[in-house]
Amino acid sequence: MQIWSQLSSDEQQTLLARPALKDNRQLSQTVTEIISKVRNDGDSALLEFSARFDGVTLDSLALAQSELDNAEQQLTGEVKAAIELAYANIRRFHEAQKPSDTRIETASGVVCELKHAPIAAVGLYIPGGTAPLPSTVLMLGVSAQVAGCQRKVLCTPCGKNGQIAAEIRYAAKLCGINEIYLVGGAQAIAAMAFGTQSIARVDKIFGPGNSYVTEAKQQVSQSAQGAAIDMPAGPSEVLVIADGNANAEFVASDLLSQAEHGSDSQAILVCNSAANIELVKQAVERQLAKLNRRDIAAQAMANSRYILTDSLEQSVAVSNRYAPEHLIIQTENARATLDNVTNAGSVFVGPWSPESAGDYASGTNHVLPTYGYARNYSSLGVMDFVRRYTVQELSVTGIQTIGPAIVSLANAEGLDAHANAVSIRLESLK
Ligand SMILES: NC(=O)c1ccc[n+]([C@@H]2O[C@H](COP(=O)([O-])OP(=O)(O)OC[C@H]3O[C@@H](n4cnc5c(N)ncnc54)[C@H](O)[C@@H]3O)[C@@H](O)[C@H]2O)c1
Ligand SMILES: N[C@H](CO)Cc1c[nH]c[nH+]1
Ligand SMILES: [Zn+2]
Repeated sequence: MQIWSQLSSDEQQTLLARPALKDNRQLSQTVTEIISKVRNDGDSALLEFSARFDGVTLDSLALAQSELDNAEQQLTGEVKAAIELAYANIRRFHEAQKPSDTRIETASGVVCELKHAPIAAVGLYIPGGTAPLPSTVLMLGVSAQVAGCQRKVLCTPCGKNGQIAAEIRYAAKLCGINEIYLVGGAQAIAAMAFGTQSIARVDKIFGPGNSYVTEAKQQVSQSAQGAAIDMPAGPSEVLVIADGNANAEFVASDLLSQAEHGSDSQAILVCNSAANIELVKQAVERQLAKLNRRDIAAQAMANSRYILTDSLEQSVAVSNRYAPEHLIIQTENARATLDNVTNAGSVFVGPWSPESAGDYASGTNHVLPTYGYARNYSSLGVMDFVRRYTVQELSVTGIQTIGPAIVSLANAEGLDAHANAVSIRLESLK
Protein backbone atom coordinates (compact mmCIF):
# COMPACT_ATOMS: atom_id res chain seq x y z
CA MET A 1 0.00 0.00 0.00
CA GLN A 2 1.47 3.35 -1.04
CA ILE A 3 1.94 6.16 1.47
CA TRP A 4 -0.06 9.35 0.82
CA SER A 5 3.05 11.52 0.42
CA GLN A 6 4.36 9.25 -2.37
CA LEU A 7 1.19 9.63 -4.47
CA SER A 8 1.01 12.14 -7.32
CA SER A 9 -1.35 15.06 -6.81
CA ASP A 10 -3.75 13.49 -9.37
CA GLU A 11 -3.74 10.23 -7.42
CA GLN A 12 -4.41 12.14 -4.18
CA GLN A 13 -7.25 14.03 -5.87
CA THR A 14 -8.81 10.78 -7.11
CA LEU A 15 -8.65 9.22 -3.63
CA LEU A 16 -10.54 12.14 -2.11
CA ALA A 17 -13.12 12.53 -4.91
CA ARG A 18 -16.75 12.20 -3.84
CA PRO A 19 -18.95 9.64 -5.62
CA ALA A 20 -20.55 11.34 -8.63
CA LEU A 21 -24.01 12.76 -8.01
CA LYS A 22 -26.86 11.57 -10.30
CA ASP A 23 -26.79 12.81 -13.91
CA ASN A 24 -27.50 16.44 -13.25
CA ARG A 25 -29.13 17.59 -16.48
CA GLN A 26 -31.75 14.85 -16.53
CA LEU A 27 -32.40 15.26 -12.79
CA SER A 28 -32.62 19.02 -13.05
CA GLN A 29 -35.16 18.81 -15.90
CA THR A 30 -37.33 16.26 -14.07
CA VAL A 31 -37.37 18.45 -10.97
CA THR A 32 -38.13 21.63 -12.96
CA GLU A 33 -41.16 19.85 -14.46
CA ILE A 34 -42.38 18.66 -11.05
CA ILE A 35 -42.05 22.17 -9.56
CA SER A 36 -43.84 23.76 -12.48
CA LYS A 37 -46.76 21.29 -12.27
CA VAL A 38 -47.13 21.93 -8.52
CA ARG A 39 -47.15 25.70 -9.13
CA ASN A 40 -49.82 25.33 -11.80
CA ASP A 41 -52.06 22.59 -10.39
CA GLY A 42 -51.42 22.75 -6.60
CA ASP A 43 -52.87 19.91 -4.50
CA SER A 44 -53.99 17.81 -7.45
CA ALA A 45 -50.36 17.66 -8.68
CA LEU A 46 -49.20 16.59 -5.19
CA LEU A 47 -51.75 13.77 -5.12
CA GLU A 48 -50.82 12.69 -8.63
CA PHE A 49 -47.07 12.58 -7.81
CA SER A 50 -47.72 10.65 -4.58
CA ALA A 51 -49.57 8.03 -6.63
CA ARG A 52 -46.84 7.91 -9.30
CA PHE A 53 -43.67 7.95 -7.15
CA ASP A 54 -44.83 6.56 -3.81
CA GLY A 55 -47.66 4.28 -4.97
CA VAL A 56 -50.23 5.77 -2.56
CA THR A 57 -53.71 7.14 -3.16
CA LEU A 58 -54.58 9.77 -0.57
CA ASP A 59 -57.89 11.50 0.26
CA SER A 60 -56.22 14.29 2.16
CA LEU A 61 -52.69 15.68 2.31
CA ALA A 62 -52.96 16.94 5.89
CA LEU A 63 -52.40 14.62 8.84
CA ALA A 64 -55.43 14.61 11.14
CA GLN A 65 -54.91 16.04 14.66
CA SER A 66 -56.06 12.69 16.10
CA GLU A 67 -53.01 11.03 14.45
CA LEU A 68 -50.76 13.37 16.44
CA ASP A 69 -52.69 12.80 19.64
CA ASN A 70 -52.66 9.00 19.44
CA ALA A 71 -48.97 8.61 18.45
CA GLU A 72 -47.80 8.20 22.04
CA GLN A 73 -50.09 5.19 22.69
CA GLN A 74 -48.75 3.43 19.59
CA LEU A 75 -45.14 3.37 20.84
CA THR A 76 -43.47 0.91 23.17
CA GLY A 77 -42.32 2.39 26.48
CA GLU A 78 -38.71 1.82 25.43
CA VAL A 79 -38.93 3.78 22.17
CA LYS A 80 -40.98 6.56 23.77
CA ALA A 81 -38.36 6.95 26.53
CA ALA A 82 -35.53 6.96 23.95
CA ILE A 83 -37.25 9.72 21.92
CA GLU A 84 -37.77 11.72 25.11
CA LEU A 85 -34.12 11.34 26.20
CA ALA A 86 -32.89 12.42 22.76
CA TYR A 87 -35.35 15.34 22.74
CA ALA A 88 -34.14 16.53 26.18
CA ASN A 89 -30.43 16.44 25.21
CA ILE A 90 -30.96 18.08 21.83
CA ARG A 91 -33.11 20.74 23.46
CA ARG A 92 -30.47 21.41 26.17
CA PHE A 93 -27.70 21.87 23.60
CA HIS A 94 -29.85 24.06 21.35
CA GLU A 95 -31.18 26.25 24.20
CA ALA A 96 -27.52 27.10 24.88
CA GLN A 97 -27.18 28.39 21.31
CA LYS A 98 -29.83 31.10 21.62
CA PRO A 99 -28.23 34.36 20.48
CA SER A 100 -28.28 37.49 22.61
CA ASP A 101 -28.95 40.99 21.31
CA THR A 102 -26.16 43.60 21.30
CA ARG A 103 -26.51 47.33 22.00
CA ILE A 104 -23.53 49.69 21.95
CA GLU A 105 -22.80 53.40 21.52
CA THR A 106 -20.33 53.58 18.62
CA ALA A 107 -19.84 57.38 18.99
CA SER A 108 -21.30 59.98 21.31
CA GLY A 109 -25.11 59.93 20.76
CA VAL A 110 -24.99 57.10 18.19
CA VAL A 111 -26.58 53.86 19.41
CA CYS A 112 -26.36 50.67 17.30
CA GLU A 113 -28.20 47.43 18.05
CA LEU A 114 -28.06 43.89 16.68
CA LYS A 115 -31.38 42.12 17.22
CA HIS A 116 -32.67 38.63 16.43
CA ALA A 117 -36.14 37.47 15.36
CA PRO A 118 -37.32 33.94 14.60
CA ILE A 119 -38.11 33.20 10.96
CA ALA A 120 -41.92 33.22 10.99
CA ALA A 121 -42.77 30.17 8.84
CA VAL A 122 -40.39 27.26 8.35
CA GLY A 123 -40.74 24.08 6.29
CA LEU A 124 -39.14 20.90 7.65
CA TYR A 125 -38.54 18.08 5.18
CA ILE A 126 -38.19 14.62 6.71
CA PRO A 127 -36.94 11.94 4.31
CA GLY A 128 -39.11 8.85 4.20
CA GLY A 129 -38.44 7.02 0.97
CA THR A 130 -36.42 4.18 2.50
CA ALA A 131 -36.84 4.54 6.27
CA PRO A 132 -38.76 6.87 8.61
CA LEU A 133 -36.33 9.22 10.41
CA PRO A 134 -37.77 10.48 13.73
CA SER A 135 -34.25 11.61 14.72
CA THR A 136 -34.30 14.12 11.86
CA VAL A 137 -37.69 15.42 13.11
CA LEU A 138 -36.01 16.14 16.47
CA MET A 139 -32.98 17.84 14.87
CA LEU A 140 -35.08 20.23 12.78
CA GLY A 141 -38.07 20.51 15.12
CA VAL A 142 -36.14 21.33 18.30
CA SER A 143 -34.07 23.99 16.48
CA ALA A 144 -37.26 25.66 15.19
CA GLN A 145 -38.98 25.34 18.57
CA VAL A 146 -36.05 26.87 20.50
CA ALA A 147 -35.73 29.69 17.95
CA GLY A 148 -39.44 30.44 18.48
CA CYS A 149 -40.64 30.01 14.85
CA GLN A 150 -44.40 30.58 14.83
CA ARG A 151 -45.37 28.22 12.02
CA LYS A 152 -43.61 24.88 11.62
CA VAL A 153 -44.69 22.82 8.61
CA LEU A 154 -43.50 19.23 8.28
CA CYS A 155 -43.64 17.29 5.00
CA THR A 156 -42.74 13.61 4.70
CA PRO A 157 -43.76 10.84 2.32
CA CYS A 158 -46.09 8.29 3.90
CA GLY A 159 -45.73 4.53 3.70
CA LYS A 160 -47.64 2.38 1.21
CA ASN A 161 -50.41 2.08 3.85
CA GLY A 162 -50.93 5.85 3.72
CA GLN A 163 -49.61 6.23 7.28
CA ILE A 164 -46.77 8.17 8.90
CA ALA A 165 -44.76 6.23 11.50
CA ALA A 166 -45.85 6.82 15.12
CA GLU A 167 -42.21 7.68 16.02
CA ILE A 168 -42.29 10.60 13.57
CA ARG A 169 -45.68 11.80 14.80
CA TYR A 170 -44.63 11.65 18.46
CA ALA A 171 -41.30 13.44 17.83
CA ALA A 172 -43.23 16.14 15.93
CA LYS A 173 -45.67 16.54 18.80
CA LEU A 174 -42.82 17.04 21.31
CA CYS A 175 -41.42 19.78 19.05
CA GLY A 176 -44.77 21.59 18.90
CA ILE A 177 -45.31 20.83 15.21
CA ASN A 178 -49.00 20.62 14.37
CA GLU A 179 -49.04 21.11 10.61
CA ILE A 180 -48.00 17.86 8.92
CA TYR A 181 -48.50 16.91 5.26
CA LEU A 182 -48.18 13.46 3.73
CA VAL A 183 -46.09 14.40 0.75
CA GLY A 184 -42.45 13.83 -0.15
CA GLY A 185 -39.88 14.43 -2.86
CA ALA A 186 -39.43 17.49 -5.08
CA GLN A 187 -43.20 18.08 -5.02
CA ALA A 188 -43.16 18.63 -1.23
CA ILE A 189 -40.37 21.20 -1.58
CA ALA A 190 -42.30 22.99 -4.34
CA ALA A 191 -45.47 23.04 -2.23
CA MET A 192 -43.68 24.54 0.79
CA ALA A 193 -41.86 27.12 -1.37
CA PHE A 194 -44.77 28.34 -3.50
CA GLY A 195 -47.88 27.18 -1.64
CA THR A 196 -50.89 25.13 -2.80
CA GLN A 197 -54.58 25.12 -1.78
CA SER A 198 -53.77 23.05 1.36
CA ILE A 199 -50.21 24.15 2.16
CA ALA A 200 -49.45 27.84 2.71
CA ARG A 201 -45.94 28.81 1.61
CA VAL A 202 -43.07 29.08 4.11
CA ASP A 203 -40.09 31.45 4.32
CA LYS A 204 -37.27 28.89 4.61
CA ILE A 205 -36.98 25.14 3.97
CA PHE A 206 -34.77 22.78 5.99
CA GLY A 207 -33.79 19.15 5.93
CA PRO A 208 -31.98 16.39 4.08
CA GLY A 209 -33.35 14.22 1.32
CA ASN A 210 -32.50 12.28 -1.83
CA SER A 211 -31.22 13.83 -5.05
CA TYR A 212 -34.75 14.97 -6.15
CA VAL A 213 -35.29 16.76 -2.84
CA THR A 214 -31.83 18.34 -2.89
CA GLU A 215 -32.19 19.55 -6.48
CA ALA A 216 -35.67 20.95 -5.73
CA LYS A 217 -34.28 22.88 -2.74
CA GLN A 218 -31.59 24.41 -4.97
CA GLN A 219 -34.13 25.38 -7.64
CA VAL A 220 -36.72 26.97 -5.31
CA SER A 221 -33.98 28.94 -3.53
CA GLN A 222 -32.96 30.47 -6.88
CA SER A 223 -36.49 31.65 -7.70
CA ALA A 224 -37.44 35.17 -6.61
CA GLN A 225 -40.84 33.94 -5.36
CA GLY A 226 -39.39 30.79 -3.76
CA ALA A 227 -37.99 30.15 -0.28
CA ALA A 228 -34.56 30.27 1.33
CA ILE A 229 -32.90 26.94 2.17
CA ASP A 230 -30.61 25.71 4.95
CA MET A 231 -27.66 24.33 2.97
CA PRO A 232 -26.75 22.41 -0.16
CA ALA A 233 -26.52 18.71 0.66
CA GLY A 234 -25.11 15.54 -0.82
CA PRO A 235 -24.77 11.90 0.24
CA SER A 236 -23.72 11.19 3.84
CA GLU A 237 -20.03 10.70 4.62
CA VAL A 238 -17.59 9.94 7.43
CA LEU A 239 -13.81 10.16 7.75
CA VAL A 240 -11.99 8.39 10.59
CA ILE A 241 -8.49 9.44 11.66
CA ALA A 242 -6.95 6.49 13.50
CA ASP A 243 -3.48 5.58 14.70
CA GLY A 244 -1.81 2.21 15.19
CA ASN A 245 -3.44 1.69 18.60
CA ALA A 246 -7.02 2.50 17.60
CA ASN A 247 -9.50 -0.34 18.18
CA ALA A 248 -10.00 -1.82 14.68
CA GLU A 249 -13.47 -3.18 15.51
CA PHE A 250 -14.64 0.26 16.70
CA VAL A 251 -13.22 1.94 13.59
CA ALA A 252 -14.88 -0.61 11.28
CA SER A 253 -18.23 -0.13 13.04
CA ASP A 254 -18.04 3.63 12.50
CA LEU A 255 -17.23 3.28 8.79
CA LEU A 256 -20.17 0.90 8.33
CA SER A 257 -22.66 2.95 10.34
CA GLN A 258 -22.38 5.67 7.73
CA ALA A 259 -22.11 3.31 4.76
CA GLU A 260 -25.53 1.80 5.54
CA HIS A 261 -27.25 5.14 4.79
CA GLY A 262 -27.08 4.74 1.02
CA SER A 263 -25.05 3.25 -1.78
CA ASP A 264 -23.67 6.72 -2.53
CA SER A 265 -22.45 7.27 1.05
CA GLN A 266 -18.68 7.46 1.52
CA ALA A 267 -16.52 6.20 4.39
CA ILE A 268 -12.79 7.00 4.56
CA LEU A 269 -10.12 5.74 6.94
CA VAL A 270 -6.92 7.77 7.23
CA CYS A 271 -4.34 5.97 9.34
CA ASN A 272 -0.58 6.11 9.89
CA SER A 273 -0.31 2.35 10.49
CA ALA A 274 -0.52 -0.13 7.58
CA ALA A 275 -0.99 -2.98 10.07
CA ASN A 276 -4.04 -1.34 11.63
CA ILE A 277 -5.54 -0.60 8.19
CA GLU A 278 -5.37 -4.35 7.48
CA LEU A 279 -7.11 -5.12 10.80
CA VAL A 280 -9.86 -2.60 10.04
CA LYS A 281 -10.42 -4.08 6.56
CA GLN A 282 -10.86 -7.54 8.08
CA ALA A 283 -13.22 -6.19 10.75
CA VAL A 284 -15.30 -4.42 8.07
CA GLU A 285 -15.76 -7.70 6.17
CA ARG A 286 -16.80 -9.55 9.36
CA GLN A 287 -19.24 -6.89 10.55
CA LEU A 288 -20.67 -6.19 7.07
CA ALA A 289 -21.79 -9.80 6.69
CA LYS A 290 -24.09 -9.42 9.71
CA LEU A 291 -25.87 -6.19 8.70
CA ASN A 292 -29.51 -6.03 7.56
CA ARG A 293 -28.63 -3.44 4.95
CA ARG A 294 -25.41 -5.21 3.90
CA ASP A 295 -26.06 -4.76 0.16
CA ILE A 296 -26.37 -0.99 0.49
CA ALA A 297 -23.40 -0.81 2.89
CA ALA A 298 -21.27 -2.99 0.59
CA GLN A 299 -22.01 -0.69 -2.37
CA ALA A 300 -21.07 2.33 -0.25
CA MET A 301 -17.85 0.63 0.88
CA ALA A 302 -16.94 0.33 -2.80
CA ASN A 303 -16.81 4.21 -2.82
CA SER A 304 -14.72 4.09 0.29
CA ARG A 305 -11.01 4.57 0.81
CA TYR A 306 -8.22 3.39 3.10
CA ILE A 307 -5.45 5.99 3.10
CA LEU A 308 -2.01 5.31 4.63
CA THR A 309 -0.07 8.33 5.87
CA ASP A 310 3.37 8.63 7.43
CA SER A 311 2.30 10.73 10.41
CA LEU A 312 -0.69 11.88 12.42
CA GLU A 313 -0.09 15.46 11.21
CA GLN A 314 -0.42 14.22 7.62
CA SER A 315 -3.64 12.38 8.50
CA VAL A 316 -5.12 15.63 9.83
CA ALA A 317 -4.01 17.49 6.70
CA VAL A 318 -5.76 14.88 4.51
CA SER A 319 -8.94 15.24 6.58
CA ASN A 320 -8.84 19.05 6.41
CA ARG A 321 -8.50 18.83 2.63
CA TYR A 322 -11.49 16.44 2.32
CA ALA A 323 -13.65 18.48 4.78
CA PRO A 324 -15.86 15.57 5.93
CA GLU A 325 -19.45 15.85 7.14
CA HIS A 326 -18.45 13.69 10.15
CA LEU A 327 -14.91 13.34 11.48
CA ILE A 328 -14.11 10.67 14.06
CA ILE A 329 -10.74 10.88 15.85
CA GLN A 330 -9.46 7.64 17.35
CA THR A 331 -5.87 8.47 18.28
CA GLU A 332 -3.75 8.30 21.42
CA ASN A 333 -4.52 11.90 22.40
CA ALA A 334 -7.66 12.67 20.43
CA ARG A 335 -8.22 16.07 22.11
CA ALA A 336 -4.81 17.32 20.96
CA THR A 337 -5.54 16.09 17.40
CA LEU A 338 -8.82 18.06 17.46
CA ASP A 339 -6.87 21.31 17.90
CA ASN A 340 -5.50 20.98 14.35
CA VAL A 341 -8.85 20.24 12.67
CA THR A 342 -10.03 23.12 10.50
CA ASN A 343 -12.76 21.69 8.21
CA ALA A 344 -15.43 19.26 9.46
CA GLY A 345 -19.21 19.34 9.97
CA SER A 346 -19.19 17.56 13.34
CA VAL A 347 -16.27 15.96 15.22
CA PHE A 348 -16.40 12.84 17.42
CA VAL A 349 -13.49 12.72 19.83
CA GLY A 350 -12.04 9.47 21.22
CA PRO A 351 -13.00 5.79 21.17
CA TRP A 352 -16.25 6.21 23.12
CA SER A 353 -17.80 8.80 20.76
CA PRO A 354 -19.34 6.89 17.84
CA GLU A 355 -21.06 8.90 15.13
CA SER A 356 -24.35 7.27 16.13
CA ALA A 357 -24.24 9.36 19.34
CA GLY A 358 -24.53 12.59 17.36
CA ASP A 359 -27.02 11.06 14.93
CA TYR A 360 -29.46 10.36 17.75
CA ALA A 361 -29.00 11.49 21.28
CA SER A 362 -25.90 13.37 22.46
CA GLY A 363 -27.53 16.73 21.70
CA THR A 364 -25.62 17.97 18.62
CA ASN A 365 -27.47 18.38 15.33
CA HIS A 366 -27.09 15.68 12.66
CA VAL A 367 -28.00 17.94 9.75
CA LEU A 368 -24.53 18.81 8.48
CA PRO A 369 -22.76 20.10 5.37
CA THR A 370 -21.64 17.28 3.04
CA TYR A 371 -19.72 17.15 -0.24
CA GLY A 372 -16.88 19.40 1.00
CA TYR A 373 -19.26 22.20 2.06
CA ALA A 374 -17.87 21.85 5.62
CA ARG A 375 -15.24 24.31 4.33
CA ASN A 376 -17.76 27.13 4.16
CA TYR A 377 -21.09 26.03 5.71
CA SER A 378 -21.91 25.31 9.36
CA SER A 379 -23.71 22.48 11.10
CA LEU A 380 -27.42 23.22 11.53
CA GLY A 381 -28.45 25.03 14.69
CA VAL A 382 -30.77 27.61 16.23
CA MET A 383 -29.12 30.49 14.32
CA ASP A 384 -30.36 29.03 11.03
CA PHE A 385 -33.95 29.57 12.22
CA VAL A 386 -33.29 33.15 13.28
CA ARG A 387 -33.03 36.35 11.27
CA ARG A 388 -30.51 39.03 12.33
CA TYR A 389 -31.31 42.68 11.89
CA THR A 390 -29.87 45.98 13.06
CA VAL A 391 -31.33 49.12 14.65
CA GLN A 392 -29.77 52.55 15.06
CA GLU A 393 -30.81 55.71 16.86
CA LEU A 394 -28.95 59.02 16.69
CA SER A 395 -29.56 61.89 19.10
CA VAL A 396 -28.87 65.54 18.27
CA THR A 397 -25.37 64.99 19.66
CA GLY A 398 -25.09 61.88 17.47
CA ILE A 399 -25.91 63.62 14.18
CA GLN A 400 -23.58 66.48 15.15
CA THR A 401 -20.79 64.00 15.93
CA ILE A 402 -20.84 61.91 12.74
CA GLY A 403 -22.88 64.15 10.37
CA PRO A 404 -19.90 66.02 8.82
CA ALA A 405 -18.15 62.69 8.03
CA ILE A 406 -21.33 61.36 6.39
CA VAL A 407 -21.61 64.49 4.24
CA SER A 408 -17.96 64.15 3.15
CA LEU A 409 -18.37 60.46 2.26
CA ALA A 410 -21.63 61.08 0.36
CA ASN A 411 -20.00 63.91 -1.63
CA ALA A 412 -17.00 61.68 -2.37
CA GLU A 413 -19.45 59.16 -3.90
CA GLY A 414 -21.25 61.91 -5.82
CA LEU A 415 -24.53 61.20 -3.98
CA ASP A 416 -25.72 64.65 -3.03
CA ALA A 417 -29.21 63.57 -1.93
CA HIS A 418 -27.53 61.45 0.72
CA ALA A 419 -25.40 64.42 1.82
CA ASN A 420 -28.48 66.67 1.84
CA ALA A 421 -30.43 64.33 4.19
CA VAL A 422 -27.75 65.07 6.81
CA SER A 423 -26.94 68.73 5.98
CA ILE A 424 -30.63 69.69 6.19
CA ARG A 425 -30.70 68.40 9.78
CA LEU A 426 -27.40 70.04 10.75
CA GLU A 427 -28.66 73.35 9.27
CA SER A 428 -31.90 73.06 11.29
CA LEU A 429 -29.85 72.98 14.48
CA LYS A 430 -28.02 76.30 13.79
N1 LIG B 1 -27.48 14.58 5.75
C1 LIG B 1 -28.40 14.21 6.63
O1 LIG B 1 -28.55 14.80 7.68
C2 LIG B 1 -29.27 13.04 6.31
C3 LIG B 1 -30.08 12.49 7.30
C4 LIG B 1 -30.90 11.47 6.94
C5 LIG B 1 -30.97 11.01 5.61
N2 LIG B 1 -30.16 11.58 4.70
C6 LIG B 1 -30.23 11.24 3.29
O2 LIG B 1 -31.58 11.44 2.86
C7 LIG B 1 -31.85 10.59 1.76
C8 LIG B 1 -33.21 9.92 1.97
O3 LIG B 1 -33.68 9.49 0.72
P1 LIG B 1 -35.03 8.69 0.53
O4 LIG B 1 -35.13 8.39 -0.92
O5 LIG B 1 -35.05 7.59 1.51
O6 LIG B 1 -36.19 9.65 0.99
P2 LIG B 1 -36.73 11.04 0.47
O7 LIG B 1 -37.90 11.37 1.32
O8 LIG B 1 -35.63 12.03 0.38
O9 LIG B 1 -37.24 10.79 -1.02
C9 LIG B 1 -38.39 10.04 -1.31
C10 LIG B 1 -39.18 10.77 -2.38
O10 LIG B 1 -38.42 10.83 -3.59
C11 LIG B 1 -39.33 10.96 -4.66
N3 LIG B 1 -38.90 10.11 -5.80
C12 LIG B 1 -38.52 8.82 -5.74
N4 LIG B 1 -38.26 8.37 -6.99
C13 LIG B 1 -38.50 9.38 -7.84
C14 LIG B 1 -38.40 9.55 -9.26
N5 LIG B 1 -38.00 8.55 -10.05
N6 LIG B 1 -38.70 10.74 -9.80
C15 LIG B 1 -39.07 11.78 -9.01
N7 LIG B 1 -39.20 11.67 -7.66
C16 LIG B 1 -38.90 10.51 -7.08
C17 LIG B 1 -40.67 10.45 -4.20
O11 LIG B 1 -41.61 11.49 -4.30
C18 LIG B 1 -40.47 10.08 -2.73
O12 LIG B 1 -41.50 10.55 -1.92
C19 LIG B 1 -30.69 9.60 1.68
O13 LIG B 1 -29.87 10.02 0.60
C20 LIG B 1 -29.92 9.79 3.01
O14 LIG B 1 -28.53 9.60 2.92
C21 LIG B 1 -29.34 12.59 5.01
N1 LIG C 1 -26.02 10.22 9.74
C1 LIG C 1 -27.12 10.97 9.17
C2 LIG C 1 -26.61 12.32 8.75
O1 LIG C 1 -25.62 12.21 7.81
C3 LIG C 1 -28.26 11.21 10.14
C4 LIG C 1 -28.98 9.99 10.63
C5 LIG C 1 -30.32 9.83 10.86
N2 LIG C 1 -30.53 8.60 11.36
C6 LIG C 1 -29.36 8.02 11.48
N3 LIG C 1 -28.43 8.84 11.02
ZN1 LIG D 1 -26.47 8.24 10.43
